[in-house]
Order: sequence, then structure tokens, then C-alpha cells
Amino acid sequence: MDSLISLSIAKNYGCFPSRIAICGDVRVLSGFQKPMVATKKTRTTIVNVASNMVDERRLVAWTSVRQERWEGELVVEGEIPKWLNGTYLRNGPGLWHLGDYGFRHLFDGYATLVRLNFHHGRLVMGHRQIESNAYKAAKKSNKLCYREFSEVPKHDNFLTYIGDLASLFSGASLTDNANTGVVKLADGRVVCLTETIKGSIVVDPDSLDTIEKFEYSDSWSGLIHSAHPIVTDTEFITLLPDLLNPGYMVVRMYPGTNERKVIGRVDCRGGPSPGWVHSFPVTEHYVIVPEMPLRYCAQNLLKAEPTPLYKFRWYPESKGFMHVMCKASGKIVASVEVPLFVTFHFINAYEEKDEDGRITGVIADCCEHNADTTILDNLRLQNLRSWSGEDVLPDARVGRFRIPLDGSKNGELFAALNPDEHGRGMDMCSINPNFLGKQYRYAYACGAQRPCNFPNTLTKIDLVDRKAKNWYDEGAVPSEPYFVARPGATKEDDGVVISMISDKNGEGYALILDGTTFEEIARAKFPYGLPYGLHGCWVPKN
Ligand SMILES: CC1=C(/C=C/C(C)=C/C=C/C(C)=C/C=C/C=C(C)/C=C/C=O)C(C)(C)CCC1
Ligand SMILES: [Fe+2]
Repeated sequence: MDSLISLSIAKNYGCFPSRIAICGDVRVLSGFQKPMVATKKTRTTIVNVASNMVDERRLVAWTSVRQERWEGELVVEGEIPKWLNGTYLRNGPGLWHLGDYGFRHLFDGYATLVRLNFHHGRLVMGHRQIESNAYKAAKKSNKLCYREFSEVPKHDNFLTYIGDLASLFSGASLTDNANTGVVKLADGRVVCLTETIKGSIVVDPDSLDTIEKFEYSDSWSGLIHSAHPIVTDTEFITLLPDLLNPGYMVVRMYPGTNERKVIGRVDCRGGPSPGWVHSFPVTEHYVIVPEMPLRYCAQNLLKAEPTPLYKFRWYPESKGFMHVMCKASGKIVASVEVPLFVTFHFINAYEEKDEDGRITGVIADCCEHNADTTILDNLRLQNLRSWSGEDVLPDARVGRFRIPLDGSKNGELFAALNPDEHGRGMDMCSINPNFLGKQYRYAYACGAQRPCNFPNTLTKIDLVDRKAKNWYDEGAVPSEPYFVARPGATKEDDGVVISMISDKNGEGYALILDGTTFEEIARAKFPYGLPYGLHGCWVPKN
């Protein structure tokens, strides 16, 4: 095991360095120092230290990545199917420290890209920081230079503060830290994304090199977009929230181009600003635009100190809506009021038909937080790191919207299965991508085994039998389960599910589950535990 570039460690934090100065060159390869020999006198202290270490090791998911990059082959326990050839990439905010300063929120961290390269049963792993301008500037000056999710650069005086506000309107002070997701476009380019449009960065899936900014060649002037575009072999669809004239532009980009073309526009029906659209679903013919009562808030965007809901505000009186836009014409075919909801991740959507094959409605499924915004506060790093054993993870469910297309004013929202099936935890979902926009049966997600403060299981949801199969490793934090279909498969769940686990010993491993049985078929230990990551994509071997 060797590091290519290591980071200098300013001090120890828990079992891992908490303060990583991203400018040094000290190599840090192994975790713990030589154990002390316990005498009667020192025993109590040592016991305390030891139990602290156990606690702190558990925090590896919330501890900054220990070095800038690493690459090497992993030892595989079990058997990786020989048909699994390609690269699983996972992006996420993996570095939350600048010198002595620790970031506040999970979503603030600088992007860490991890790759698992599968080749005929063998597995090579690598990770590397994405070289965004925000990361490079922080590395150079050892301070925050751009506005992150909850962090705002400190100002020396009033004039620089005014300058920062002005550059917020132009987008210059917003981050390009592409720490949320990664997609493979149909033309082969691999792009890391966040919610700021400037944070779209092309990377090399093999070397993890940052290649260039993904520059959109059109003239849409907005600053933010959905973090989860819909990407297929024929198009890339995304939503551009319009904060000035509340609504959303729905745009499409064809493979091989950088130009987003408008499909249509949805005007908001409630509130002073559009609802947060971290993601949205599509069916075969429609784009579904959610209007969530958790809305962007211009005043909060301007504030230097974070508000309870960061850049957003909860407007229950503004109600919640679901809009359905025809992909071909851009016309709105339905716009219904729905019960209040809070969701970040839509799972899938499909069209319902009558006996004559006429489309009567749309079903849209999401990870729904019971119209409660507290999950955002739970994801503050201090909360994630200070778990005392109580059951503090807010309940979530598979929220199923039924949107009638007969002109009715209201849509329904209900739980697609009893949330106890998955421990009332539900987020970070995936499906078999061949079923995107189509009637489907299985969803994979992180669920909960309580008590917990964060989703700690992997769950396979059967939406027909309304049952879940759950995978659990005590003390472990699994990241988004990602389904890869077996080439030639005819059954929806014929494939594997890949996840990366930060375990209770401060270590980590790649986990491969069988898509059908949801049982472990292989695991491969990482050289050291990695921080939690958000979303991934599959780059098949060509
Ligand atoms: C950087 C700015 C912004 C960035 C927004 C970002 C980076 C949003 C990221 C949202 C994510 C990763 C949501 C994930 C949710 C996961 C959940 C709920 C998991 C739950 C587990 O139980 C803006 C705010 C867009 C604008 C200012 C600058
Ligand atoms: Fe997301």
C-alpha cells in the first residue's frame, strides 16, 4: 500500500487527523501509534482512551479523507462476478477541514472521488480530490475562498463584504466544488456535479484527473440547477430554478453538445420562490417538476451566518404542488396540489394506463421525510459526530405521489409500503437504470436499524409485495447502494448492488450484494476508512 500524494497533518483528531492542511507533504499511511503498556496507575486512563478511540473510529465516515489520493489493488473476499467489468465512481464531500478550521455541514466538504475498477473478478480502488477552483484556492491560501453550502468566506472589512455580496449576484463568489454526484453522458464524458452550475467538472474516470470545467455553451444565465439531471443514451434533462420570476426552466442537452435547449417552463403556484429541486423524476413521456414547500430563500442566500434551514425556508402556507410537463411539446398536462412534503431524492416515476392503454395518471416515488425538515440539521457534522446512542434519525418513507391526468385539482401522497419494513429510514436510492421512467418493482436505498442517528442499513424494497430485505453491519455507515444489471439480464433485479462501507473500526470496504437475494457475494477492504460519499455512476468497460 502506498500513497501517491499525502497531506500534511496539523493535529490529531479522534483516531484520524482532524485538521488536514491541504498544502503539505508529510506521508501518513497507517492509523494508530504503538500501544502503551498499562500499569495499575495508568489503567483507568487507558480504558478511557481506548473507549474514546472506539467511539472516534466509528466517526471515520465523518472525518476528512486522510490523503489527497491513493490507488491500489484490493484483496477480494468472496467472488466478484466475472461479468462485472467497468468502473463504479462515487462522489461526495470528503474533506471538511482547512487548517484549524472545521466546516459545519456534511454538504460543505471538498469533493472526494472514489473509483472501484472491476476487471474479471479483480478490483482496483483509487480516490482523489477534485481540483475545483474552490479547492485549489483553499489549498493555496489555507482559507475558504468561495461560498459553500453553509460556509461563507470571512471578510476583513465592510468593503470586502460588499464586494462579496456583489459577486454573489454574478455567481463569482459561489463555489464550483462539485461534491454531490457524478454522471456519465452518452457521449462518454464523465461529469461531477453539485447544485451550482459552475460546479460541473469533467473528470477522467480512470485516472480521476480533473480535466476541465464543463462549460455550457448556451446563454441561460441562472446560477443553480438540480444536482441530479436525468441522463440517458439520447439526452440530458435538468431543471433550472428561476428565483427572480418564481418557476423552473426545463432544459435538454443532446450528447456531444454543451448547449441546453428549452423544453418548457413551469410557473410556481405558491410561495415567493421556487421549491428546492435537488432531484426530479421523469416518465417515458413526461418530466415531473416538484414544487416543494421547502423553497430557496434569497435573503438566506445573502446571509453570512447560516440560518436553521441554510439557504432555504419552509413555507407550509405556500402548499406543495406537482407539475407534469410533456417532454415533446413542453406543455403542462397536469398541475396538482399535493400534501406537504420534504424530499431530496426521487426514486422513479411511471405512467398509469387504463385497459385501453390510455395514460390516466403518473406515479412518482421519492424518499420522503414526513414533511419534516429536521434531517437537514441532523446532517450537521457536529450532530453526526456526537451520537450518544439515542434514536435521533427522523422517520422517512417511500412517498408515492399519484398525479391524475384528468384535470383533477389534487394529487395523493402516501407510503408505498409500511416504513417499518426498512426501519423508517429511507434515502440515497437507486433503481435498475433500464427501468427509468417505466413501471418498476425494486428500489435500493439506505434504511435504518434503530437506534441510530443516520441511515445504517442497505435495503431492497419490493414495491409490489411491499416488503424489504435489509443488510446490516453493526456500527457501519453504508453509502448509496448502486445497482448494476447483469448484461443480458431479463429480470429487473438480476445484477449486483455496490456500496462502500465505513465501519465501526474506522476501516472501510467495498461491498457487493447479489441484486436478487440481497446477500453478500464479495467484499474488499480499503487500505483505510474513507469518509461517507453521496452518489455514484457506472462506467461500463467499452
Ligand atoms: C453551494 C451552494 C448551494 C449548494 C447546495 C448543495 C451542495 C446541495 C446538496 C444537497 C445534497 C447533497 C442533498 C442530499 C440529501 C441527503 C439526504 C437527505 C440524506 C439523508 C439521509 O438520511 C446552494 C444552496 C444551491 C446555493 C448556494 C451555494
Ligand atoms: Fe442527491
